[in-house]
Amino acid sequence: MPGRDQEPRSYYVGVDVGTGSVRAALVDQRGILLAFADQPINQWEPQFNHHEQSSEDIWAACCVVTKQVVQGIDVNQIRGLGFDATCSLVVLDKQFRPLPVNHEGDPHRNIIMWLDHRAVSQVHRINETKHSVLQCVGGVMSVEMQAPKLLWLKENMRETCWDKAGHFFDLPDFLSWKATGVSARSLCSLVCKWTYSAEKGWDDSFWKMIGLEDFVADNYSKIGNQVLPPGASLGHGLTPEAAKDLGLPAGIAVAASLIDAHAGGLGVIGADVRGYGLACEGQPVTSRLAVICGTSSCHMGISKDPIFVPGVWGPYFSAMVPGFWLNEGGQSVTGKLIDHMVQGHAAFPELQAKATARCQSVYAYLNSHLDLIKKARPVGFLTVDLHVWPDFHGNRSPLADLTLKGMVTGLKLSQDLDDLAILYLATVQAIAFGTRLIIEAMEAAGHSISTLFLCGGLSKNPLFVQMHADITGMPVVLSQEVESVLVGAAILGACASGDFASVQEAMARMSKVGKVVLPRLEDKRYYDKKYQVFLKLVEHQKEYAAIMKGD
Ligand SMILES: Nc1ncnc2c1ncn2[C@@H]1O[C@H](COP(=O)(O)OP(=O)(O)O)[C@@H](O)[C@H]1O
Ligand SMILES: O=C(CO)[C@H](O)[C@H](O)COP(=O)(O)O
Repeated sequence: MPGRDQEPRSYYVGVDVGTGSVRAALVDQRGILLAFADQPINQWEPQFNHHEQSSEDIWAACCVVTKQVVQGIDVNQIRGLGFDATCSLVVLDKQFRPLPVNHEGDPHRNIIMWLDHRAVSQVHRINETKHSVLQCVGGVMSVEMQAPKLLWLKENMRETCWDKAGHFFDLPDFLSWKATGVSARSLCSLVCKWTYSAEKGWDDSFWKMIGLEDFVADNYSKIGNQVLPPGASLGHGLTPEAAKDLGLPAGIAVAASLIDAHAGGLGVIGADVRGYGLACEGQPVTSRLAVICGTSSCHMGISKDPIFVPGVWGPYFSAMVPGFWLNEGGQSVTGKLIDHMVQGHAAFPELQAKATARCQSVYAYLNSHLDLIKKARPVGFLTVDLHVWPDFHGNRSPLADLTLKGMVTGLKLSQDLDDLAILYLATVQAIAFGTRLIIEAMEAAGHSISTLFLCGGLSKNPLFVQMHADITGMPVVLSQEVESVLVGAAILGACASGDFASVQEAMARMSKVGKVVLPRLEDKRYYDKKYQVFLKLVEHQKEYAAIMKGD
């Protein structure tokens, strides 16, 4: 009998649409990534807190990268296709053509991105209703969810957008519709971002109460009245038109999609950890927390029974791993914050020139620069008098306060490369302290987490990974495949093809441990003190706001 390695290869294509780029991978049935391609996508910020994209631009990028990863292989071995994407809102008219979401009327910009904060007044009013659906989003709805954005469109673009709109899609569902012509929505997007309940369906009273009774009247046809579990096979598979666009055979299985963070969760959380000496070995999968770190970071914890964590989204049933409840903590900007701090510093041009001369990324250069200046002490100790509060775009979890701002304390007159490197380090540490705060909130509510599984662009940064281990005191597992979000998307394609009986089976076969990073427990006292300062920062920020509000 041939060994596993001689098994005929089945291939799956995963497509991951992040905030900044679209990525595709060709993955085999063992979860090995055989080809990878990526392509940046356009983003518009026509005014502060308005962030828009184009669904046509994104689909075109999906086609470019997919064609690249299947070049030179026998496409008949491709068994399935899976998409994941950010939870952005796509608006189409009744003929499925893009509709502008801006007053300039630019039809290319038909997506209100997840990080768009235009609907502040709308979300405030939604939260004032105290409707029971809010219990399943941590008690407070985020401005980044779809209901406030829909209400904004109705209140601000009634004639040019709202009245003409025929279809509102979450981006992952738009992609599966483009590929198959099937407009069924994934349970993942509807439950996590649209207040749909896996058990009870839509709640008419919520939509009526917030002024969007229109959806109830037409039986939710514009936002989805056919719902499928992630990984379910859609319609008759890939349409001939989409097959031509993507360079794939018509009719291959296409899966109901996932939001990108959830695909990352599938890509990492089910790995076989035997032999690594981890606390989660032999323990239920609920002791693992997947942290997907890209433009934002998402903290995905699962449980057998629903757990209500104030300020943390969920509990959502079967929205990531079937049969499990999901809680999703998050930080709205992490990769974006690091980029912002580094690129905005006076020494950035010098950094760029030096990194280019060494053929390194600016982050690799900064990490080695920190190693040079740390002398005999651990690198993390360079920030003894520099502290950052990272909520430059509000706090998603666990404070659920979009009015919070970023803070830096300990600035000096110097603006040289040392100064930039230390500010970068303090920012990375602040993000890790934010993760610690989220974990503490989840544990206080009933989760029991022992091990972190990191993926996403920031997991390629060894300093970011080590700081997460040191500051949370937990081991961090990195996957064998760096692009684990794409493994998650391919798992969806594999499930849709019928090659695996369940998502759990596909996860166990296709996600694998690559490396374990242990916390430096000898530095714990230092980080505990910095954490105390971290908590004081937000306390003080609230005090400042109260002083300024007073007479
Ligand atoms: N090789 C790298 N080293 C360090 N940081 C990286 C690297 N690649 C990406 N990043 C960081 O990851 C972030 C983007 O992650 P990514 O997962 O690509 O984002 P998204 O899915 O939101 O498009 C960037 O903001 C950057 O800070
Ligand atoms: O809300 C989210 C997931 O529920 C994500 O933050 C959003 O989808 C953006 O992801 P990324 O930072 O990878 O671009």
